[in-house]
Amino acid sequence: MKQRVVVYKKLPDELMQSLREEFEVTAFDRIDDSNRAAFLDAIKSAHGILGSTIRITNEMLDSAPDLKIASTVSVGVDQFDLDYFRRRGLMLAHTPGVLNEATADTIFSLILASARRIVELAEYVKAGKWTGSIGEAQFGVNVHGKTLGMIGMGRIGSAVARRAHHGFGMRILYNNTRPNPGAEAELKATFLPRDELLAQADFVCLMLPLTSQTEKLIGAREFKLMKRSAIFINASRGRIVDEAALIKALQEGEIHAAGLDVFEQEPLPVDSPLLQLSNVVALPHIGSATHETRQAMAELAVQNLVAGLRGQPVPHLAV
Ligand SMILES: NC(=O)C1=CN([C@@H]2O[C@H](COP(=O)(O)OP(=O)(O)OC[C@H]3O[C@@H](n4cnc5c(N)ncnc54)[C@H](O)[C@@H]3O)[C@@H](O)[C@H]2O)C=CC1
Ligand SMILES: O=C(O)C(=O)CO
Repeated sequence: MKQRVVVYKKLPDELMQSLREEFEVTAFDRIDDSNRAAFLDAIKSAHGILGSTIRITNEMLDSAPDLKIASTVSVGVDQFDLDYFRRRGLMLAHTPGVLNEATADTIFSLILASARRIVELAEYVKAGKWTGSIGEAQFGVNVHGKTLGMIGMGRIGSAVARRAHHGFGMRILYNNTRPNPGAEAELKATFLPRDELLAQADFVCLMLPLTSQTEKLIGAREFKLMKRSAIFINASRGRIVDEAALIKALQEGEIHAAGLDVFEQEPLPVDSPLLQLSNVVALPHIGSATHETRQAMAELAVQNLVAGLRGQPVPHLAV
């Protein structure tokens, strides 16, 4: 009898086809109110599940006695309770590495867009307000030669710092769970305690996972430590930041601007004060969202799932 798989994200046709050849597949392009009950029902008999975005609760997993592996189409695994997986001996696979460069490109777009006010000034042109040569009121600030403070110097943080060092002649400061000798050698990056990094950086950029230790790591106290000219960039997870404190820091001029790809609540509510601030660039969680990278992530997630269900070594296990 074929093992049963539940896919809860739209996958490229050829990957769905290959899964259907080997497994009995129940597929949902996305989960919403119209199909949530059917999804919860399908999970109950699944041996493997594959998807992204939605939170997979322990209650859902409890209902699936045959489950062996969950394969997420993301590098982040904060939508799962990792301790539950360990306790139950379940495998949790993810997609590190293949999205480093696309995500670092997004982060650099946020750095440039925030510093040079790209979104605000593009809207100014479209609104027909460009009626004479621009003046100081529209000037931005330099990126090249400035100091980048990376909090989280792992796979993606290093890819961001490489762009900053080699492409923009930036000085790199970083804080990480442990020193990163590769970044120190290649990028002349300097490890600093978090508070010192916050005080010295022109651009403070978060690139670390959301865990119980990193939730609300950056709040009112940390924004006060930053320079008033600092630009804050977050494309890791919204809940690493106290969003109310970020809004206050921006409104009160404690920091200069922010570039954000992630938010406490996603999609960002339309009445969020962040959307009223001209010094905020807000993106809809597009870090890895290129055709090539999403294809590579989907392929890796399928490889992980198939290996797990065949009893072979899984290329990328988070647990
Ligand atoms: N916006 C988006 O679309 C994307 C967001 N992400 C997010 O980025 C995160 C990082 O991804 P990778 O670079 O692949 O992970 P990684 O594991 O290679 O790097 C994370 C780094 O954060 C450091 N870290 C952990 N806790 C820390 C703390 N309290 N203080 C300082 N450093 C700490 C670790 O030492 C590690 O070097 C993911 O977990 C995910 O949440 C990843 C891809 C795309
Ligand atoms: O991979 C992740 O963790 C994302 O946030 C989206 O690519």
